[in-house]
Amino acid sequence: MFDVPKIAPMPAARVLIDGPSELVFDYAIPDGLPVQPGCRVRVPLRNKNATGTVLAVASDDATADLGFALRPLHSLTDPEPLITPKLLELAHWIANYYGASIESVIRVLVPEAVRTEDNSAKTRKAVVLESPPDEETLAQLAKRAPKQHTIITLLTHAPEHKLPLTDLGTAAGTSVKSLEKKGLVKLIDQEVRRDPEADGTDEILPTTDLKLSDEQQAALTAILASSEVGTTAPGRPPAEPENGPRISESASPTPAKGRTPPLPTSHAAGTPIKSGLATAAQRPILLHGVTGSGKTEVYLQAARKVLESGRTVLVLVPEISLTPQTVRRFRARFADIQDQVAVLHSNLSQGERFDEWHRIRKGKARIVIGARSAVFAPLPDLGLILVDEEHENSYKQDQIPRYHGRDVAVLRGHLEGATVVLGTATPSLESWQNTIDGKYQLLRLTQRADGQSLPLIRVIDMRLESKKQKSKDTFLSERLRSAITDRLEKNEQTILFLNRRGFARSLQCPACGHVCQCPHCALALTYHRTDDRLICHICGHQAVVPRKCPECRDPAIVLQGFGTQKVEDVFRKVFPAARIARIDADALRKKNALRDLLNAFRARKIDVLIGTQMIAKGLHFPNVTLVGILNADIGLHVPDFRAGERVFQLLTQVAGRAGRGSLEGEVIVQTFTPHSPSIQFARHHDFDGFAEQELEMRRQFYFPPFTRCAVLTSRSTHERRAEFTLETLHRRLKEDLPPGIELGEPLPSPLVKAHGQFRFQLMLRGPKARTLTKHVQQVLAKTSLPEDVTVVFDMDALSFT
Ligand SMILES: Nc1ncnc2c1ncn2[C@@H]1O[C@H](COP(=O)(O)OP(=O)(O)OP(=O)(O)O)[C@@H](O)[C@H]1O
Ligand SMILES: [Zn+2]
Repeated sequence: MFDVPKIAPMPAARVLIDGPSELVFDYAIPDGLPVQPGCRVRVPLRNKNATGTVLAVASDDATADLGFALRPLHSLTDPEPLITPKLLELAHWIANYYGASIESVIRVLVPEAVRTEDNSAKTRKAVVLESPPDEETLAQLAKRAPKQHTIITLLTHAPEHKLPLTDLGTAAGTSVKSLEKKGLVKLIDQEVRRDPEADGTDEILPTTDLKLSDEQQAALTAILASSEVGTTAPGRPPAEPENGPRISESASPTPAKGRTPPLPTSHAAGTPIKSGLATAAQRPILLHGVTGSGKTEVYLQAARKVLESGRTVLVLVPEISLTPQTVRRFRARFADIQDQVAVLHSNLSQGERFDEWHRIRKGKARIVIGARSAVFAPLPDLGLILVDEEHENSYKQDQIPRYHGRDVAVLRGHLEGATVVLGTATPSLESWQNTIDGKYQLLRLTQRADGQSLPLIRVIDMRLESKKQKSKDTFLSERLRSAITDRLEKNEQTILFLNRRGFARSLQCPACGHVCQCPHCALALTYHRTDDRLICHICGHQAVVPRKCPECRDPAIVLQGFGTQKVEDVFRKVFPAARIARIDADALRKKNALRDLLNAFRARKIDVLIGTQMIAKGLHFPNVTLVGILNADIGLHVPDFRAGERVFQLLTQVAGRAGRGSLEGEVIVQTFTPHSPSIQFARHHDFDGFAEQELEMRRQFYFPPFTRCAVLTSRSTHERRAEFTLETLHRRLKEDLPPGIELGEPLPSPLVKAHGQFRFQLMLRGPKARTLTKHVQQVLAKTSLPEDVTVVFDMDALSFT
């Protein structure tokens, strides 16, 4: 036995070092320094200094038997923890649940702008024109240093001949230096108030509370009753959402990597979460309100009440740029406290982000509106979290950490004692099943707020239409054509919706609508051009491509698909006098293009708006009386068990854009499969009916919400290596597979090659997310991957491409 040297015990901190390499080290805490989990610290690292975040703190006796002395950390960069204990606990939970490193989670939790010390300066570099150069110098610059010439030109036209350095582009630094040497410009530190909204948002007229309908009032009362509980009974038993995050196990910090020995840590947040039955008032709330039922009005009034009670409010929207109207309505309603409203969006500069973040943390901004990552906004005294359009896929982050914003919101609400309201006209089946199981409380708005009825939905059978028009790729039925003509005559507006989900193609017969499906999985088979085969992306079942339709023997069985551009061209020919505009990703490259287009549409300068998924969201145009859905089928036959759910959601949401004013709305749905349940239930505005039959299918085929589902993907520019890696992982996952887990076969992804990389994937299913994640993490930890292969694990995957 060795003699362990005696060392005076000292409290220690486990520190995650800033930077790309995820280093975690333990440091001793110097006497009296108030270091807590979540604090930012300066530490010695080899011969240098570094900054980092304290993940956990251990008491003196924890270091007593280490056998060596830890280096002490230097100092605190901030007197208070930047991350509250609750948020740190949330971070650990996310890391464990989604199988991500704690560093990757901290990175989204505390944005880079906040971690970088430079941004803390309330000044920023600005460039001023010192002496305007003479003609000759200018001409020389133009020839020899075009960049410098541009800068001079910009400054000449700028107010006070001054511009922030950042406005000159990222590479401007050296050019400015040369100009400074020549004595032409000067760099100064400029005091600035960075107001992210300062640039050109339209004027917003303040609004006041509307008188609520009985249903709205009942919903508001229930929400407020729930948040009341939050304020008076902090120690209440927690809710336990499932099929969202399961929060019965306490989050434990991930072990430190590298040379650090295990260190017993006091748990970040103190109290471990225990499971317990929730009472009605504490459960997350699902607000199911039909389109136009006035959910937003309920959010607004609930938010006001919670703010008045002294607590803060977080509003999550699927995507800021696609939900401009929701944001506008919040701004308008809270116009009196405009300086307490923070809108977080991806266009914020680093400096703006830094300012907003600290405004929020200090309690100056008390209502925060933002997309997914705003779920981490450091609001103190959080009272209410509103998740608008909770069914939207964009809440799932498609990069590490692959968290779901809605599920994290539910967990955060639980940790902070805040009421969580998930609002939607088309609940995700996960949330819906939670209301059936009594885990979420269900509130309903069944009527449109303006007293209008839901629009009439007509389904057009395109099989008959293509016979009538003797064309295989027709996408304008006679019915839709005459309806549009009618609207043009009456000076009413039309939205045409093109469903373009899924590049993966299914085989569909234009004569009978038959779609080739997997006999084992109830999913459309995907056509693989490379080997001319149909493949099931769940079980691997393969079939030859039929030369005739297996159903009706028609040889015309074809691959479907057409784009918005082509549709626009055709419509311009058919309706030469109409003012037509197109909204899709291509058309929106330019900054503010979406806003300008929507404004023009609102001002009735556009008759027909053609678009993709984008126009399905939250838009409200009173003069739109016709909505056409050109190809309701396409999303239906992608290799994804949620395909039917997505189509139902899309049809319902798109249809919801019609007839929102005093005029009645009509919806025309063109489809090759008019009898598919998604289309029929959407047509009858029957969410309950849809959910019932869809849940039955999910139960039968063992899909979420009755199981957890994860996808493991390997990618490489080298096809064989990607495939081989996944096969190896598959083999290892199969060895001592925990009971209850179903391991799918390794297969080429539906999107076989993307960004030059070949992709292979396998699906895992099981009753518990944690068990799944842990098993995969363990296998990954002991498998050394080839350098040119990337492996991605996606828990609760929403995308199977
Ligand atoms: N109590 C009310 N009295 C009168 N009008 C109302 C009331 N509540 C809402 N409205 C109006 O009804 C319209 C639809 O409401 P809102 O947009 O809030 O519905 P929503 O449920 O959020 O719709 P969607 O989910 O389709 O976006 C809006 O113009 C809103 O101003
Ligand atoms: Zn199958």
